[in-house]
Amino acid sequence: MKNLQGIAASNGIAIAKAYTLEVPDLSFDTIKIEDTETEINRLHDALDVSKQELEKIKEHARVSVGDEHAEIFSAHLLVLSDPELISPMEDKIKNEQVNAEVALDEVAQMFIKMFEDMDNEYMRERAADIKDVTERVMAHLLGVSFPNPALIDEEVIVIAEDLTPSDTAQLNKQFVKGFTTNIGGRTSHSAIMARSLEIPAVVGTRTVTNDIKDGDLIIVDGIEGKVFINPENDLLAEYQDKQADFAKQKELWAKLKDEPTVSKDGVAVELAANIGTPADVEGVLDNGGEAVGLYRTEFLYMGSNDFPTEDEQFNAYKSVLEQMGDKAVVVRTLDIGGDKELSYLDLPEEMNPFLGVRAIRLCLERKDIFRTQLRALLRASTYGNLKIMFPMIATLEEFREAKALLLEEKDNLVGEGVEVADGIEVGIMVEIPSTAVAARQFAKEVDFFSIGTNDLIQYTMAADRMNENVSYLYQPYHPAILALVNNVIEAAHAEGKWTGMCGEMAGDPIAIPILLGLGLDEFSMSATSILPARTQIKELSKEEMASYKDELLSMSTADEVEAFIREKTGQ
Ligand SMILES: C=C(OP(=O)(O)O)C(=O)O
Ligand SMILES: [Mg+2]
Repeated sequence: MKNLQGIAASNGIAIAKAYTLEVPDLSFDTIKIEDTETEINRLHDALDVSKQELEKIKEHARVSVGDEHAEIFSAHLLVLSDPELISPMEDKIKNEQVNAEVALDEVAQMFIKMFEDMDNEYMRERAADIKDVTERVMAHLLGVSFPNPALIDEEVIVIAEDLTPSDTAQLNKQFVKGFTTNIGGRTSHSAIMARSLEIPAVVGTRTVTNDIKDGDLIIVDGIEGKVFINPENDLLAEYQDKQADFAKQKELWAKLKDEPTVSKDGVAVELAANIGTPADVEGVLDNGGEAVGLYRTEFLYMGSNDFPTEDEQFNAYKSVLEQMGDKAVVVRTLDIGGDKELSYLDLPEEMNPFLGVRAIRLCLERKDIFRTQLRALLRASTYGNLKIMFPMIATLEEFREAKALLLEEKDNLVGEGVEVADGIEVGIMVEIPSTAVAARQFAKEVDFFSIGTNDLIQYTMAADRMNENVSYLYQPYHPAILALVNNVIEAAHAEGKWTGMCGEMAGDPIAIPILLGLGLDEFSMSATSILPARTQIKELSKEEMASYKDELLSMSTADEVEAFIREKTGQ
């Protein structure tokens, strides 16, 4: 047995066989072929099996993540049937008497290079499609298995270097019981997706893909961040018990599903959820969410092979608003850049993409993209309780410009006779330290703040949130972070505005008592954290926590803060 320590990314315990998502070794030899007819048939057999697989994957994606995300697989299927690609392969086998692997590789490489060199985003994307499809066909020619996350049909734990949001979206919760990766931290997007799928996960193990092979029996302990490979019977039994305890604990939490969130001394706060897609709303309601505090709309743009149209966006936003009824839905406008890329948007290479043209900076540069989203949001606004939030705001000018565009699009729509809700609140994410410091100036103009601690901590501590080697610096209770959070809450309250928090800190059991004491109004977290948080807040006195405020804010280290909270709350 071997065990690994990683970062606990999504609660719960999973026990199942390993399924590795690594692309296999696809190297091959060049062979002289006498019977070229049979070799061409072999090529066609590999193409056919690949097509059948892709049809199934496409159907699965259509059901689980929607038509627009499934379209990428239609593009892959087109490649597999394209005579301009297949005929030169056949000719090569016939005329040069080479094996199908050589023909596939040489022709594909030629097209990939040709498309990559074109000065056109759409064509460069075709290069990526050909590359993807060629790997699949090559694996079939070589008789090696190719990972198909969407086709998993038995209970497994997925093992990968990292999972992209589109990989994660393909995972079927019924069969994928957990996952573990080499890289990533608690706030990397694979971890965030794992929590919205309610799949236990451990990320940042550094070596899991080397330590585990397909079929090994794995325990993923998403509570403690541990992974056990081929555990002995005693340990297996212990974890089966822990799994059962966790299920019982969940049943207890579920009893609070329809209760308000009120502290022991009778103060109400709002417990909201972070979502990435309309499909996540079901989990929010099942877990007793009182609002959506952060709808990360970029997931609508990722995994699709072109910009979602105004109508596609309208439908997604309307669906979330309708499902939530009169409960608030804070929709964050597009936050692309950093670790979130769009295959169809050609962003210039940057030395520091997290400090580059991301989020609102990109939207103000590409106003066409931004206006489409604003129109879709405004059109959807009459279907529920919409609030709009801009990400990565660093200056008041950015906020003013973004808001002016929103108002302009509102006027345009009204001029076109489209109904738009009145009095939509417009707020900002506070995730850049300068904004947290200057919160007083911002509070005069915005309707609300939502503190994005995932980025706020990364930028304040100068520690990449994706990098497990500096994850020790991800310190939510660091004196600097507590001072910034307090400053934002005080600034908002001084202007009669509310402050939420939608970074992962909002669902952290050590942070919750501190934030309650500092006066945070809304806590937005992964849906699965809501009921444990409600249970905890019911046992806390806000007045008592507020009485510790000065002492907490003057502490020197995060450890000191944590020890103090543990002592006071018995954790
Ligand atoms: C909620 C946040 O945004 P994201 O995690 O999407 O960057 C944050 O930065 O805290
Ligand atoms: Mg952020």
